[in-house]
Amino acid sequence: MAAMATSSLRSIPSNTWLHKFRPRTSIPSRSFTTLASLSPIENTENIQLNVTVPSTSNNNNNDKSNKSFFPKRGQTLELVCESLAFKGKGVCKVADTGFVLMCDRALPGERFIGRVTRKKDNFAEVKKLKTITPHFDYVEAPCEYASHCGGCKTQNLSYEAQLKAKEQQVRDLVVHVGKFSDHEPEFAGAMKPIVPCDIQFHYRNKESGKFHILLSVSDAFDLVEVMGSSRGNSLLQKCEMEFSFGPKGWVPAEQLQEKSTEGCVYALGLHAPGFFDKVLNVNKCLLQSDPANEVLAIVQECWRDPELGLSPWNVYSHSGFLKHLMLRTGSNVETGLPDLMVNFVTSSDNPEYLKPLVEKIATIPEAVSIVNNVNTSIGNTSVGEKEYTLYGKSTITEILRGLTFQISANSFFQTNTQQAEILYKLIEDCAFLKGDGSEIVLDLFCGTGTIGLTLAKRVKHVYGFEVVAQAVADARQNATLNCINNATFIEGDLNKIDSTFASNLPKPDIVITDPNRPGMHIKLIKFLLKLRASRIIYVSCNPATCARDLNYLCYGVPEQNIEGHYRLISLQPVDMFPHTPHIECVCLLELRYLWDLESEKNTNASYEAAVIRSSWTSEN
Ligand SMILES: C[S@@+](CC[C@H](N)C(=O)[O-])C[C@H]1O[C@@H](n2cnc3c(N)ncnc32)[C@H](O)[C@@H]1O
Repeated sequence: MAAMATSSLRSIPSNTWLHKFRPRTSIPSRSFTTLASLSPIENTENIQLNVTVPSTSNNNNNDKSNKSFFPKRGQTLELVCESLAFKGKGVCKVADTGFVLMCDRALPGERFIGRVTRKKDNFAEVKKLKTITPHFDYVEAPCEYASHCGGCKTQNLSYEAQLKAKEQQVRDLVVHVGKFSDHEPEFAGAMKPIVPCDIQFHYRNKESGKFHILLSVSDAFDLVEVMGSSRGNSLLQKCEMEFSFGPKGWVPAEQLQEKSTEGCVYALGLHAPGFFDKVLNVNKCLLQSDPANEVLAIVQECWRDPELGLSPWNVYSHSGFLKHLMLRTGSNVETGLPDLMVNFVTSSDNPEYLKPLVEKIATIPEAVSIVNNVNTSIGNTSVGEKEYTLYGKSTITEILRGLTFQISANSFFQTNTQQAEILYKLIEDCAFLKGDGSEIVLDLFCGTGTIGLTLAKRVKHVYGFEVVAQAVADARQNATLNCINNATFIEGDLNKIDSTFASNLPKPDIVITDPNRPGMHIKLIKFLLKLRASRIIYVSCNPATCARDLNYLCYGVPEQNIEGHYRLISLQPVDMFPHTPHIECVCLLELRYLWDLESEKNTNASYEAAVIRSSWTSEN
């Protein structure tokens, strides 16, 4: 793949949904009440004495004496959450002005007291201080970290309510970012109900944690999950949580009052959202497999032992040895039982320091691979420049749609294998293969080749593109492992393509594109619009960038005089990650030209057929 000068990826505004709620400053506010002073309150017990109660769409504040209400930074407010926005933040609105307040961990229907932490022109961010009355669909969270860890932000929301919220978020994004009209029957037909996840805990096959130094106790910031993210290297991103590193640990405010944190010097666990240096120590995660939790427990039990001489990475001083612990669960090909890979990411090349930990972990029968990635950079990347196999194999296997896949520590693999079966079935349905072995498939962002290989036996040839060299090597190995010889995997950066990209390949009939969160680079969009493959299947773990790219593919890029050529036939959200804000989508786009021909022949037959074949039914 030829390299071109890179231009940065286009970004979408972080608050694209906001125009729906843009404040109408000219309209005077009907009502709000200032109950007391606006000074920040540190003691949450005294909150009632100091709150402002703006009139929100859901409360009945009938005081008509006040002017338009726009909160100030530091102000303490009583609010009612209306809905969940993308990324899981609760949305509260001031009724008359439409001014939006976003609050992490506020759930629909919840009445709470929050403090304004950030104020922008048309919205403010609020930190929840105290719940007054819980939300409509409250359930007890089974996880002890649920109220602090940012990973499972919605454990307190019933699963049905989580699904409803996610479905609505996708619809809103496709309408507001993608500019599809929800009044058009065509769009209404394309939007599918979300596919639920039958297993709502222990579904993750990969978790990662961080080693952190807990230096001081900070004030109460919500947490974001570091587990599940292999990243640092954004090219590897999938639907895993983003995380950062820091030497500053974090203890929730309530625990600060309850118990002394003395002696809790180091932390291995979860990061505070937006803070790379605050970490919540975690001993168990309900999203990962039992063997993975056993490993976590073993590591937690002994890694602080001074005799081992292990130290956590300090992002400020760039010192310390242990950076990440990554746990990935696959399936044993013979028994189908869990196979576990344990990956220690360290800052220096001293694998012998890990020997005592390795000996203990190796006692767990499922731990079939223990590796050490050495990453000497000062950044947070978990991909090593060097990799050592400390015990067992260097890869684990996973079984997906009847094929066996070999996965190395640094290759992307679907995090929830059970749900990936369903996702891949949907992709296969959208591909609508003729089955005569005549079609060419282009598998962009192919990772270890999984999607392309599951289709390979029914097509003429699969061409996969992927930037991570190890993933490409795994993809080739996976083709061999499954006796597939009509798949070619090519290493290259799809953000840096030029006009020669893929020019030596036959024209594909079907393009599958499965980018990571930033979506597709404009160069790739332009390539696809020029290529005009009959069908594009867009698999996305970020509905916001997906909506943007769908807009380009369907309506073009007017500012660059580029026409769109596709029609959105179906958009199927899939819940791969219950309790987290993540949403996966499978979108089917058909070349408009083909559509029009079909329409002429048989009015809406093509459309209806496509909609039927791509929609999820329980028989699937
Ligand atoms: C969401 S994963 C999809 C992987 C694969 N399709 C699957 O289902 O297992 C995205 C993949 O894109 C790769 N990737 C990210 N940025 C890339 C780029 N600029 N060029 C090529 N591949 C990239 C990542 O390494 C990762 O394997």
